[in-house]
Amino acid sequence: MSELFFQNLDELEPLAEQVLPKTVFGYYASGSETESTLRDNRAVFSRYRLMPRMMVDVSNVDTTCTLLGRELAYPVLIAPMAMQCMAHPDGELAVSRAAAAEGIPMVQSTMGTVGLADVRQAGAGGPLMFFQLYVFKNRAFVRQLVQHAERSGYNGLMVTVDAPFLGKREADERNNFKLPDGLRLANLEGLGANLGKETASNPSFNPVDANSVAGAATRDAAVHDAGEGSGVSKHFSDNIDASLTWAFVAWLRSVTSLPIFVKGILSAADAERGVDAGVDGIVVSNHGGRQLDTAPASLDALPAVAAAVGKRVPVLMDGGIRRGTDIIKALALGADAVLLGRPVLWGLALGGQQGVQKVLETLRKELRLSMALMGCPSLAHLNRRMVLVPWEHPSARL
Ligand SMILES: Cc1cc2nc3c(=O)[nH]c(=O)nc-3n(C[C@H](O)[C@H](O)[C@H](O)COP(=O)(O)O)c2cc1C
Ligand SMILES: CCCCCCC(=O)C(=O)O
Repeated sequence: MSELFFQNLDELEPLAEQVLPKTVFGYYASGSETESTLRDNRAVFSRYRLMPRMMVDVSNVDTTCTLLGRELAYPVLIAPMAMQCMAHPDGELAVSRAAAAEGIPMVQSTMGTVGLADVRQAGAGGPLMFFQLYVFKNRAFVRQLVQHAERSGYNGLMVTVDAPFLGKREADERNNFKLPDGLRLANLEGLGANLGKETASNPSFNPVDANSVAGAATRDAAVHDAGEGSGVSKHFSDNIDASLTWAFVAWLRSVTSLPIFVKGILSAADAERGVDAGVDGIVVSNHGGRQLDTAPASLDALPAVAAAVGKRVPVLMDGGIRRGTDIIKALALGADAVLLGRPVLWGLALGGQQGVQKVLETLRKELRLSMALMGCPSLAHLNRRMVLVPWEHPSARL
């Protein structure tokens, strides 16, 4: 790779647009409907101001934190993102290796274009890895997938709860987006298989649903051959269980011993429900502005969720993280760590594993410098008083 030059993560999107096919760039970059939540995820960070402390010894700055008992080099995880081989032939393998090299976790999407075991193996040197779970109507398949992830060495599950259907992504509709020929949703290959034998031992398993997804060939064709609108959207609604409720957590607990995080929480009420249902972690997220348009920016939703959780379980957050100061604001407002989405895909498209590493390194260096300028030699020094919220800050009234 020739040296990939950029100064900050905001510069990456236009660079990636030059190298990616229009359909792929549109799928990666876009949000739903008016994209107002997508924009607000980013804009919100300039509404919050940082208040530094002076005369603190910051000659050494420690960016480490712990999650699930493991040390992370800095409080960032790579967000689950589908279909990474569209960005680069090494896809999820390159991202997994980059995360491990940087000492941070990757969250592997159910909708990966490389099988989950290979992705776990590629990241073997890293601190830990999550498997992001989409819950299919076919519960026997879900059970098999989860147990495959557990056996493959994943350390936790992240169940996405904000996508009973995919949001209305108009770029994908315009571009007739579909999975390019030659790529596959590698984890879904048994989805159409007859796994219905589990019906008797699993009261929540619905054999009607299982039958409705029989015929993997038909379903895979749906991902590749978009008719009207987006093929992935149709594939998703054919297979994902839109009837999911909090009762699912108990069912999942019965089939795995992995910690269970839920991703896509925006309200204090849902955070309470999640903790009551026994989850091991909450991810404040609006799915990068790709699901419900006009949902609140993740950073705006974070303080109330963190207050409701009250440190009973870790709170993670994603949406619009692009700068070291963004991480500081999220942590000061109650997050234990953040997830980074699209810039990872841009780094991947521009330079494979090295490109992703450069993205992560840029963010890590910004975080370290900003911690020093904040008077915070460690993340434990960050606190709520270091962030001026909009209603305390005069410019918010402009
Ligand atoms: C191209 C793309 C694919 C995504 N795929 C998934 C997915 O498979 N599962 C999931 O839970 N979230 C998915 N997300 C949402 C991300 O995990 C994350 O919430 C979001 O991208 C964070 O916002 P950011 O991109 O502004 O950092 C996806 C996001 C993008 C951009
Ligand atoms: C049939 C593949 C659908 C992938 C959806 C992944 C996702 O969550 C996204 O936001 O896009």
